[in-house]
Amino acid sequence: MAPNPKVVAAFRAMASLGIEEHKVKPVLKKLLRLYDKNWELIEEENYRTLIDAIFDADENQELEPEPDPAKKNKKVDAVEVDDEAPAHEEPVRPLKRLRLRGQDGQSSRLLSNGGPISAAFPLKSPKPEPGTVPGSSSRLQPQSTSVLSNGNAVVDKGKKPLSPEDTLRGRISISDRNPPPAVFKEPAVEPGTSPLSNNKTPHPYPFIIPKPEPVDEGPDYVVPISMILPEPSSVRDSSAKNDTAGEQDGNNTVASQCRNENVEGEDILPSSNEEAKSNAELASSSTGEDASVKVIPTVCLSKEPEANGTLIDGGNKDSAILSCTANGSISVKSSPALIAPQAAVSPPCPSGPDDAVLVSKKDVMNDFSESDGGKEPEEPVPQNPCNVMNAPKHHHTIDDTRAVGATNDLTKGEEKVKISWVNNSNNDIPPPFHYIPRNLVFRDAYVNISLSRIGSEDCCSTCMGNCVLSSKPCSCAKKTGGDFAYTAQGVLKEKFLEECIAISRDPQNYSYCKECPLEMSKNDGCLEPCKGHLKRKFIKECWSKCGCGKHCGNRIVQRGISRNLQVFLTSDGKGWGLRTLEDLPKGAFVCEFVGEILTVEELHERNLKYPKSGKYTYPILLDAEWNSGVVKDNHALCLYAASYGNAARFINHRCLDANLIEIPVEVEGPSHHYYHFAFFTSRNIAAHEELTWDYGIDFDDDDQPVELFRCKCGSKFCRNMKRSNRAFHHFFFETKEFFNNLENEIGGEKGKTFTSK
Ligand SMILES: C[S@@+](CC[C@H](N)C(=O)[O-])C[C@H]1O[C@@H](n2cnc3c(N)ncnc32)[C@H](O)[C@@H]1O
Repeated sequence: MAPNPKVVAAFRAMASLGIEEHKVKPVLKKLLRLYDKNWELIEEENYRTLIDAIFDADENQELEPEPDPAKKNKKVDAVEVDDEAPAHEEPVRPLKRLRLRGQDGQSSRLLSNGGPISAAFPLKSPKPEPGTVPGSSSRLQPQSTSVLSNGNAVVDKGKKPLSPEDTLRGRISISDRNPPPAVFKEPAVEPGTSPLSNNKTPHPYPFIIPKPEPVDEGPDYVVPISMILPEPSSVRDSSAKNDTAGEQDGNNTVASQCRNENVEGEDILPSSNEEAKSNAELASSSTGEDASVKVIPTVCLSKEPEANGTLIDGGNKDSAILSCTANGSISVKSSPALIAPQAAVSPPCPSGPDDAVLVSKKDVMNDFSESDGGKEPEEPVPQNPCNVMNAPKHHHTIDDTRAVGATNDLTKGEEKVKISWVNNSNNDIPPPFHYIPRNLVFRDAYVNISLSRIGSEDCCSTCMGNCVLSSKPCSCAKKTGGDFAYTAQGVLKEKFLEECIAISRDPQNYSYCKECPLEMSKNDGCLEPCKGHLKRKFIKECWSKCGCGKHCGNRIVQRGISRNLQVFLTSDGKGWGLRTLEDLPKGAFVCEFVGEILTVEELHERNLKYPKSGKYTYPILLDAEWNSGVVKDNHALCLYAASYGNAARFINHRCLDANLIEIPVEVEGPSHHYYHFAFFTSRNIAAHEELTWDYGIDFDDDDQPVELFRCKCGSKFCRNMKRSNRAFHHFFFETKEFFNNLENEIGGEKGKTFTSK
């Protein structure tokens, strides 16, 4: 029989790319079957799909063990995920994160079009049967995703929730789960590098290189208000004297400099009387109210200073006006440049509506303005500050270089330590964003932090000195079972840390709502079951109403970053990352995830209004106590670091065996409605190691809250890799019948080969 000319042409095309026939043949067979012999799909874009599939197969061959002959001829009907690596071979971490769904109900990649945040909780998966692993059964997964007993995720593209029976039987069609290769959005390739890290061949995925994103001209930019006043500047100033200049990294062009001696091993931190006076006390003393920090809801920034207020400094462009409105909110009106959040850090309005407080913008800007010769950031805040890989590149000018290089500290003095950045690969600079050392409250996310709300049972008012050194743990240790979570050396106790790690991996610790309130504001208005909320172990730190000093060893997270960290451009294509420049012991506090505190509704609105913001930044839902009844309303809070954030926004994802773990920490009060999301090391980390945490992403789920990236974490537990493996299995273990059919398609004569000319 004469060879099929289409097959010959395909072989020739592949040969011209240096791909050998024996590699093409099996893949082509699968594709023909998959596409129902629709050659058009295969020939499209110069056989891109075929190339794609060959590379996938290649990749998988490297990873896959020899197929089990027993399985080889196994009939694959609309089925299975059972031929993957058994769950017991790998630990499975349940996936659980705040997820958004695309506004239009399509792919989450379209969150860029404004994914409703409430749809952020597309909670469709029923509670797994006891004993099953909620692996990817996260409420964060927009599609219906269930998990089989082997821990594998099953995604239902339709609206109908999977029944537990369906889930357990794995009755999900492959074609649903693994449709023909879709366009995979990959970030632009770094100059001089191959898109495939270890392969010089063309990347199999058709790249969609994003256009430079236009800066959204929102009419108003709403600036969050700080919920805690900043530390007295004396702290920074004095510690700044401790700067240790010099290179921290042999090849670094920029070094991190500590302003403060490292506190490891100390149970007493430098403190002063001024410091001991808490922020809350400072706030209250200015108002005569009870000792409370009242978070005042709204701060509106108008681009038109003259519109609603008077610029009382006579037009100095470095000034902004904070006007108090009748409802106690603060309206910030500024010169055209954006005011950083600290503008909102102001004493409560002394004399009622329309009083204005002049704030020097110079005092409050913490972005690049200080260092760039007065150049002000574009307004509004860059919408895509998180990921330089996908974001338009910041090819900087000489001015930019000077600006960033001169500063040498991404925190702009907001932390006790400097955090430098370094790029040894190209000329890119870190994305601009507003560095904030503490969470900021946005509009409705009212966080009433009041000392009067802390009962005596929730604090240790009779303590003195350092609680951790006391023979009898104080009442603040109740939350952690009567024992402090921290050692006297200021790291997590091994037992506590191990428990936290185990909890995050145990499906039994997830609670599932049949009708999750977070579903209510979804576009379709459906109340749907959620993907699960992880009940976590909290740490309760001593605070202002406690009798101990600010140096008490049960005050770690509230002191902020003390480690020597650096933002760097990763060499493995993950964009910028965060690393440590010093050895870190297991259980060390690194930083907390800092951002704007938003209600989920606000996040929803934000995404509708500024669709590109947060495209690459995962919002963190504060739901650690979800099932305790504390958070069950539409005002559940989340942290959002797209525009305002700290160093944590640079921490990249690593599947399962990340070296950081997140732990909820209660500082300002007993409310679990709001808490701090703190990162601790889960093992010893050597200097210069990248810091990573598991975002909990389900890479099987295309409907993500942010741009789904192709994971390059390098972990042997990589979930993105597993996806490829599954595709491989589905691809190659097909029916004998099918092979026979294809034998005809490609010529049939055993041993006959086609050669390219
Ligand atoms: C929170 S940001 C982390 C900082 C980011 N790399 C940057 O350059 O700003 C999350 C984004 O980083 C990238 N990223 C994080 N972890 C990654 C991984 N394991 N593999 C590939 N990209 C990753 C993705 O683009 C993701 O959307």
